[in-house]
Amino acid sequence: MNASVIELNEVSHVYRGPKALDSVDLSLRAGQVTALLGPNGAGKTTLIHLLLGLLPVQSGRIRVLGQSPAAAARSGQWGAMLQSSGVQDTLTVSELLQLFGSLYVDPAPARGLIEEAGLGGLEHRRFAALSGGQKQRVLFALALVGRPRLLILDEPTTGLDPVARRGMWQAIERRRAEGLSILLCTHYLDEAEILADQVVVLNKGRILAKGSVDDIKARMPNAQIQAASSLPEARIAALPGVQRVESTDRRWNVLSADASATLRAWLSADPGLHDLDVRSADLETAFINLTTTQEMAA
Ligand SMILES: Nc1ncnc2c1ncn2[C@@H]1O[C@H](COP(=O)(O)OP(=O)(O)OP(=O)(O)O)[C@@H](O)[C@H]1O
Repeated sequence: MNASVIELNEVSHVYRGPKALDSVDLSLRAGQVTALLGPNGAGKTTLIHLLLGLLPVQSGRIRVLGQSPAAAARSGQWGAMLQSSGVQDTLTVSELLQLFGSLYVDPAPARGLIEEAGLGGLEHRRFAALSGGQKQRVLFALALVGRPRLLILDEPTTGLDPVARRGMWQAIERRRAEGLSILLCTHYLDEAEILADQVVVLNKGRILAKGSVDDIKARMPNAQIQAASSLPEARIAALPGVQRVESTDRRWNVLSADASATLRAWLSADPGLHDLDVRSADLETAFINLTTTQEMAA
């Protein structure tokens, strides 16, 4: 059950100039949702294209479902929803499902997929005449036609309205509950926080952090403290646990790895501290802190 469905060892990739991927080691466990997060240009698409055999492996080793990417692609055991679809857009939703289904020995029934992807009533609409969000849902259904063991989703909810987005999340959760392994590439941190068993943060071709959402948060500031204080920035930055200080309109915004220690020291240095607000840092805050800290160190 916990076997790896994807293994990368020391994988690097260069187009021109700096490495798009730099010594990436990664293991994705079966039956889990792994979220791949990273800012623009982090290397997420490059990594996905390597997994799917769309780019040649230049250095390092990649196994997808225990095989080379090319062999895994031939076996038809994964389904992928990519950002650029390349589907024949003069065909209707039903025709596309039929066409993709014809590539597999035992395709999933189109009716169930239409229902799962919320495409009821659109079966006879040409792909070109669908809205952006409806197209996304068709691509999701097409990725599932071959009853894949591994599903790769590249920004699946981009362009979806909030209701459709929640529908997609539910579909992903149902599929995971059935044992499907899912690699979810997303810019939406709330999506990773809700869906992912494992989170991998990529930046400038390198893995910055990996672990459960809780692991990532535990390594990151545990609290965001806002308060009005007469202390100068340098004094606040030097308080115990403080990782980052920003000034907002009237208050300081502080990320801390140890909120109690920060607050005790801050109050004793400035008994006049007021307008206090302490909240736990969410994944988005942790992520911004991680990626910008690395940029500052670079
Ligand atoms: N075909 C290409 N030729 C040259 N450089 C490329 C090519 N594709 C990607 N790159 C570069 O490789 C790096 C990683 O790009 P990649 O598309 O993998 O990032 P990404 O994380 O998917 O970004 P985004 O979130 O914007 O889609 C970037 O610096 C990008 O400019």
